[in-house]
Amino acid sequence: MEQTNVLTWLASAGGWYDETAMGLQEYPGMGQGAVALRDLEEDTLLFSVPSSLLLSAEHSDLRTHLSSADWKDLVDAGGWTALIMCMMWEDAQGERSRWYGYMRTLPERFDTPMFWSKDDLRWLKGTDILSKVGKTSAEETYETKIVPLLQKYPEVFTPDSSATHRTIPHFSVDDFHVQGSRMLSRSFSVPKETVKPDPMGDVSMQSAGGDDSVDEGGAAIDDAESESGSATAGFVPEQESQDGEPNESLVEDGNDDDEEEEDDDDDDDSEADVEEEVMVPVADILNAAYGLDNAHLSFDDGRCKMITTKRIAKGEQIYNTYGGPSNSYLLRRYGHIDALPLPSVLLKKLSPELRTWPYGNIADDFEISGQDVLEAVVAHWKQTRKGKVTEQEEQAYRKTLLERVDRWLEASGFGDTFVVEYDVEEALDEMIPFVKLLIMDPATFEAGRAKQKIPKAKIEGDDEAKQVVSILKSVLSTQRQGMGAEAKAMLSALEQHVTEPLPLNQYHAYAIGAAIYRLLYVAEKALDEKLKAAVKTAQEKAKSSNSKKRSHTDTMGGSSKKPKAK
Ligand SMILES: C[S@@+](CC[C@H](N)C(=O)[O-])C[C@H]1O[C@@H](n2cnc3c(N)ncnc32)[C@H](O)[C@@H]1O
Repeated sequence: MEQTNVLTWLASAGGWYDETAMGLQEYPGMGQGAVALRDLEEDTLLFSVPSSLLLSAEHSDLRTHLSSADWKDLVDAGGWTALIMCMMWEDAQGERSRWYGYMRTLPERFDTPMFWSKDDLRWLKGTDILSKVGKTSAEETYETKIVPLLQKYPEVFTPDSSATHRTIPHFSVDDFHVQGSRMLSRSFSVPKETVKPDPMGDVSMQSAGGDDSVDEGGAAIDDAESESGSATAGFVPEQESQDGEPNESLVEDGNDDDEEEEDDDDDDDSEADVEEEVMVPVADILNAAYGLDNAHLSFDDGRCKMITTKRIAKGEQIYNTYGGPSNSYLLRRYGHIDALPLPSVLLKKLSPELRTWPYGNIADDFEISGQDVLEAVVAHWKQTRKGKVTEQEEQAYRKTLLERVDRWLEASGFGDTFVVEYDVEEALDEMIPFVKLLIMDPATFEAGRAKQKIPKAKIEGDDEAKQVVSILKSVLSTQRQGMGAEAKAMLSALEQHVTEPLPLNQYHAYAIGAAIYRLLYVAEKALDEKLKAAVKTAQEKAKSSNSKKRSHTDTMGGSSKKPKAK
């Protein structure tokens, strides 16, 4: 791929950058990144991108070449389909595109699982990544939304003769994946008003980079941030797979995208209504790593400004933040992971085996589906009946459970996917009441329904605690059994990775697998603690009620001895 310097392009296109402050450099394993060319104070403006250079569906001229009905269909196709289509079109415009100098610097290959071979995907067995890659649904979107437009407007979608900077054919399904991946790994979520103003408005260099605005910038930018409510300008973590759909909470089959989107549309305050996904040239050249961010993108006056948030010494890398997500999210969306030394307080909680490769990402997590919990409840129920259950009885029981899941979704304020993090309490606070609701006797369930209540997260009483903990531990154990390799194999391969590097995809998958084993361990320990505490409380309660009974009998002149049978 031909490399042009995106900074030079920015300056020539009406943006501004401080050429004394920031340069570009290759970083091993990261691609390009930004480097401080001199010691930088906090609050230094590094560059400024005018609104007109934000590449969004709103700003691209593609809309002017389609009928308004076709444009509306494209936008209504959901999420990011319109943006991806615009990116394909702008790329094919070659020199005629406003973003030519930017587009030609963007990557064509990615390390995200979307591009892994079938063999490599096997490394991810047991993680929740496989179900979220979204390749099939992206291809369906391509076939149903993109291909009809390509056929209807052949002239609009003929690449310009100057668009020779690409190896992948323009407008092909591979192009759709490439632009989708560019979007996933580099886009920003910005307040809609940022892209609404006339894109051909004031883009003069002075207005983009005037130093006057820099000194006051801090305050003005803070204001802009608090008004927008979300102008962190990080790569917004809520959005997911490449099929043009945000993947927020999981609905039963996990594929009901249309339904989810209709829900989004109905919600006036939804993020989709106030935020727009855009490409912010140059801002997307910054890498990120957990806790290392030292610069931040803000929106002020219709311009995006990258400003340092700390002092940065000459020669150091300038990092943005991607929001500090888990490795499984990073891999899915960006194709890399953070493997940093884990804090000793966490390592101490782990078994010696799980500490052998002491790296990872403290934001790591894994998901447990409500369906897995439900299956464990069914297995537990069968066990209590010693397996003597007819198919009909099982069906009837499952039906009852599904009604309870509905009740949970209505009344709990939680979803039916549970995210287990190192701070495991939050997940347990959701999973425990969920299990309690599923296993409670019908009368208690009906009474709770009448009072609009769901069970508390605390497990009380010996028997309840034992049942809940046993069910949840079996969920964890199923997760463990579903992993592609044993913890020991993963961790020793990771340990040796320094001297005998694993293939990159395997390394990424194993680091994520190791984190799942660690999270399972932490969750199991927490459940054991809860069980211990519940049993102890139950015993103490029983003791105190016995002694109350005894003292009552004593004061009534009775005896604690069993009366002799007459
Ligand atoms: C926003 S772009 C940053 C610019 C990119 N390095 C480039 O050369 O164009 C995000 C991509 O940079 C890479 N990247 C960012 N941070 C990284 C990190 N901490 N470790 C490895 N790769 C990283 C990943 O490939 C990611 O998809």
